[in-house]
Amino acid sequence: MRHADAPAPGELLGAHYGQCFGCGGEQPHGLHLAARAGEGLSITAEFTVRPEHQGAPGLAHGGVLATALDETLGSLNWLLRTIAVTGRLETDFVRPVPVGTTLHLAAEVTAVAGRKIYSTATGRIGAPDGPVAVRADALFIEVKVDHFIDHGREEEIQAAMNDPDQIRRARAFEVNP
Ligand SMILES: CCCCCCCCCC(=O)SCCNC(=O)CCNC(=O)[C@H](O)C(C)(C)COP(=O)(O)OP(=O)(O)OC[C@H]1O[C@@H](n2cnc3c(N)ncnc32)[C@H](O)[C@@H]1OP(=O)(O)O
Repeated sequence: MRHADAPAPGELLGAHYGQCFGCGGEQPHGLHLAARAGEGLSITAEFTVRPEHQGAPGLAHGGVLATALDETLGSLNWLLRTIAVTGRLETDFVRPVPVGTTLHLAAEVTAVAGRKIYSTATGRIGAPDGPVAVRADALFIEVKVDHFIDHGREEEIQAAMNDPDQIRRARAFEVNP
């Protein structure tokens, strides 16, 4: 079920953590992916492939495209208000994606069973109804916030906890992979 406190349909979610490679504004080489809440348990997102995202000359690296899918699928956590991490991410690369392309992503939750959240996503070239370039099916596993405290590096955890911006500090730990 969509959580009662989930962001409204159409609302931009913003970065959950400034240093996130997927969405963080403070990561110069990151994807700067922008996700927006959709209806029900769905999310849309966009990211533009830049030269620093290349694998082959002029083409996006497959791992970068998988990151875009992972980030979009992870953003579904905001709608469930559940802390969850990627356990499994199965990706189909259907078309090459040239540098300069804006990838339009759409993701939705397909099932929830206990701690397991199943979801699916597509990435389309140039427009929300453009040709499909990538697809993914994912399994996210719900975890406690302790997951990040126990496994994260002290330096970054302390920096996030000491962030003078109260909203950023809360977002980094509220619903965060
Ligand atoms: C909202 C903010 C926006 C967020 C966007 C960011 C998106 C980016 C998200 C990420 O990339 S997160 C980073 C990448 N992922 C990780 O680092 C996770 C590393 N893995 C782990 O920490 C643990 O393996 C994990 C917490 C996922 C599971 O360990 P647990 O010991 O808590 O669970 P357990 O092994 O007991 O498994 C729980 C259930 O999940 C199932 N499961 C776990 N991993 C699985 C797997 N890989 N494949 C299939 N099933 C899996 C497992 O079989 C079991 O099913 P049952 O309940 O039916 O028995």
